[in-house]
Amino acid sequence: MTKIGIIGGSGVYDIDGLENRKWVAVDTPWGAPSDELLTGTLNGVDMVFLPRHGRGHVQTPSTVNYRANIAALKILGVTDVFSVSACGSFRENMAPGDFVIVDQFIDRTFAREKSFFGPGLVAHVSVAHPTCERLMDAAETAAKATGTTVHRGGTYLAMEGPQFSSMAESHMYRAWGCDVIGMTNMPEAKLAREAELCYASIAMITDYDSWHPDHGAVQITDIIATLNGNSANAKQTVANLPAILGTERAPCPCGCDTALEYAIMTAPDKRDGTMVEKLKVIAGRLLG
Ligand SMILES: CSC[C@H]1O[C@H](OP(=O)(O)O)[C@H](O)[C@@H]1O
Ligand SMILES: Nc1ncnc2[nH]cnc12
Repeated sequence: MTKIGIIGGSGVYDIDGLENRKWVAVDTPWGAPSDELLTGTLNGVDMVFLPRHGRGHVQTPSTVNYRANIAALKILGVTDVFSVSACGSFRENMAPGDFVIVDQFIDRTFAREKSFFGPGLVAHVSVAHPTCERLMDAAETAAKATGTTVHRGGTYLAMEGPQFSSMAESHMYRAWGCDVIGMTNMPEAKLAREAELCYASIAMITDYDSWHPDHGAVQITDIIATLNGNSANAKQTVANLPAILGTERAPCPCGCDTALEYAIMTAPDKRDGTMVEKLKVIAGRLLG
């Protein structure tokens, strides 16, 4: 059965239309997630919403407990995760107000825990294709139905922040072929893959970062103004997802939900018992 998880980014701290709404606290072996999680149903499909920065925007991009957030979604039985994020644009034709269905990432973050695995239980999953085609299809359809301009595919540069890029960095990321920039989708997407959760990212463009000769350097006031103007489209996009995905769920065609099948390297007799117990939360399918 489908259970949709929504990770709401800057400006998205709640979702509309849920029936049987209930905020629930979830503890994980990696600590507390950013906030309680909002559970309910929409169009008969179970949904779970988590505000990435917490209600009231308390967590910075570096202090978000990404492992706890993904583990909490897994614990609640989520199958498919959509991130909704604010981002800057490196492309003239990707304008503020547009949505980008991200399909690739360059991870320049450096102060975050990036894996559930570690000494005593080592695993290597592929993130060559870090986002799920089925969820990208759904996100594209859901976003287009709001009338927003939607770009299918784009490379997201994940920076550490919290400061925005210098102009030199902005030009460098453009030269690297990046399309958008944000501070949060990594390691979130990597961890979703380790947890065998399908993941897609709906990036709402709020600014041209700091490269554009006709636009001043990105300012938080401009971002907030654009976010406020687009939060209705973001919420409507989310509300469109359940009807598109439906309640019945076939195995992921691209294999996100079997990502760990051959990924665990540590020999069974060399595994650390404490690690194995912790990892059962996300890899119980393989660890028993
Ligand atoms: C509010 S501007 C910078 C902030 O917004 C984005 O957050 P999120 O991805 O959670 O929407 C960006 O990554 C920064 O964290
Ligand atoms: N220009 C930008 N850089 C990093 N994160 C952002 N979030 C929104 N706009 C951004």
